[in-house]
Amino acid sequence: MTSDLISYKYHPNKKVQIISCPFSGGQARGGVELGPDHVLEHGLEEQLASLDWTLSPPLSLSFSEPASDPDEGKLKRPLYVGTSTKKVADTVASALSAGSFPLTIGGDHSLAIGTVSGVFSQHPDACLLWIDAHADINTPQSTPSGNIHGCPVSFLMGLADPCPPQFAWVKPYLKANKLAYIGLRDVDPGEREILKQNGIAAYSMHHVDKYGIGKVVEMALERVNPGSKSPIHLSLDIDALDPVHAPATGTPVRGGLSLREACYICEALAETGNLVAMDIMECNPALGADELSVKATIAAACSVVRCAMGETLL
Ligand SMILES: NC(=[NH2+])NCCC[C@H](N)C(=O)O
Ligand SMILES: [Mn+2]
Ligand SMILES: [Mn+2]
Repeated sequence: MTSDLISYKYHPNKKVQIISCPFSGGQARGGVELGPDHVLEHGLEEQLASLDWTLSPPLSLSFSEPASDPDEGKLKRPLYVGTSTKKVADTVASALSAGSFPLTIGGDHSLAIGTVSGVFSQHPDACLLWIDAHADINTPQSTPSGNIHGCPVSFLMGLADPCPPQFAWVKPYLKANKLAYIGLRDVDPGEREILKQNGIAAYSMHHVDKYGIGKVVEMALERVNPGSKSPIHLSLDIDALDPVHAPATGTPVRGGLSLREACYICEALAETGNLVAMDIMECNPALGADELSVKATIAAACSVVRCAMGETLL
């Protein structure tokens, strides 16, 4: 492992704050709250240290489910998700203001309501790369499932109208021209409409096949970060990877990114020098068919994180 070639413009001292978020309230499947411990047990801290990052002890947030949390329209567990993601937002913001790179380990992807809010509160000019099989941009009206992990992007953009009261604290920092997706292959009808109407840069697996991953990352960055001026927040849902590489996740979708394509995305973003924060979400160790599939998923998660944090092949 080397890290000589990559420098981090916003984190020249290479301090990283791992933020463990054992949270599963944004969806129905138990086990995703075990993700952070599995990732840490796989040796992620040592791996980052060997890439010359200085680590503070990981912060492990605790989340407690309220006794009463009635649905808000179709949305399930709105209060639990709203208060938990607020806590994440505050933690990510203070890590950044203390000069550390926030690396948030989920937990389900509703947590990104917190991570993105925290990052944009410190870097309002940031752009967001969302690597996922899903667009996670359903509104409270369009959600087919009521699971808030399918909605975070709409809250971050202020598309939820009216905004559910549990998310009144979320500022609509995220503008359509600062968001790009890579890896999409399971987008709900309402989400397609939203992507189209807002002119959001969305690269599906079709585009990855057509242009190759190198060109896709280049096009995505050109759309959201022309001139390479903005800090970049990378939010990576492990289900972006093909289930062959990451089977232990709640909503797997066939036909995904190869491990190398996912690693390439992270390497290319690292190479820009503009990364300010990363999320790695949706590893669910309770869902692998066997221990090997869980191991493969966790190993894949650690691999993509290392690539974003400066690991290079040569
Ligand atoms: N973060 C995720 N894995 N999201 C899956 C979302 C699935 C579906 N689009 C929904 O809104 O329910
Ligand atoms: Mn997903
Ligand atoms: Mn997701």
